[in-house]
Amino acid sequence: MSLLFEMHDVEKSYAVGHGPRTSLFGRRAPRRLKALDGVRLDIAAGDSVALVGESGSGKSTLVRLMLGLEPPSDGRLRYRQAEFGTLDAAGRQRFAREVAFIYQNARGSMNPRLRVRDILIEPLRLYKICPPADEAARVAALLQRVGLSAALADRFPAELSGGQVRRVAVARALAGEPTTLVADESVAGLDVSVQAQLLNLLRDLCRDMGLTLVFITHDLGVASYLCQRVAVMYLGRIVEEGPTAEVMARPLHPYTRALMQAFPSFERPLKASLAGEIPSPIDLPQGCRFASRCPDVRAACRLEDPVLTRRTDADTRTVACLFPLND
Ligand SMILES: Nc1ncnc2c1ncn2[C@@H]1O[C@H](COP(=O)(O)OP(=O)(O)OP(=O)(O)O)[C@@H](O)[C@H]1O
Repeated sequence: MSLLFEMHDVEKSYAVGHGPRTSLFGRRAPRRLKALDGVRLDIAAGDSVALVGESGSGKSTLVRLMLGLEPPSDGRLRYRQAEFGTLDAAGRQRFAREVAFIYQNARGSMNPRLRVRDILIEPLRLYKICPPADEAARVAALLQRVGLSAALADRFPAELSGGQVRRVAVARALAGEPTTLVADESVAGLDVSVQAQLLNLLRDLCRDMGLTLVFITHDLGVASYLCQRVAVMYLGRIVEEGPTAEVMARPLHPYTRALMQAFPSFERPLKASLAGEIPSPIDLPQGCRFASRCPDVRAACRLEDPVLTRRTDADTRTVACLFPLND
């Protein structure tokens, strides 16, 4: 099994102003927000992994780090066994070609003055995919690949429906012949039947082309439809990770169970079902960060910070809980 991404104890913190003065002339200590704190995740070629968690849990930050858009503050983040920081210009270009990102706001990510043809030709030229004489045929093939007619090549983004513009975004991502797609809820905000068609498309593409997929979602239904594995995030950390079907059938972490109870989409129901405050990422508590909301909390949970571990070597799942469920 060849590992594409290896993340070990990855941290990302941001400076967010200063704390109070400790004395009349004392300096105010800088305050830092921990967006990611000890993230561990390996992604192998051909994996499909859903990142799920409430708003603010760190999903987008993790993806920005995985795409090399920001460096981690600490920890190890490798792509094909190389640290990002050590990639030379050629290595970075190879990475940018191999790992394609599909923006959540597909329309906003396109130059409104370019026709679809030119939007697709850009990556073909950037990555020298084909000679200029073959570009028109490539554009037609890409449009066909995502279920659009070649005639759409003449249109501007504003002349496309929401579903069509998402398909063009997928075609643009495929133009550089990537091995990995990273997508941020690329179906949110569409009507249900268009959503279903786009999910089918992504699933078929990944299966037929052997692509690796990393998909951010708030919707466990989408996660289970699209991804074989799921990583559940809470306050900057992965608290449970494993095969989606197993995690959903038998959650080990009380937070995953709460997500399951709020199934399929948990953002609002979760706030109602989990009592207790979410700690501030600027001032994380001692012990387990879920303790303040956990229905099964015990005294030890407020003292010891559980790390993400595999309970036996044969286990397909990891969990960060001192007292996992179903044990
Ligand atoms: N540039 C930044 N400066 C300061 N804080 C940041 C920055 N980027 C993210 N954060 C903070 O980091 C935490 C994680 O944010 P992130 O956007 O990664 O969460 P998310 O799970 O993707 O949320 P959503 O589902 O709403 O997109 C949040 O508390 C957020 O406010």
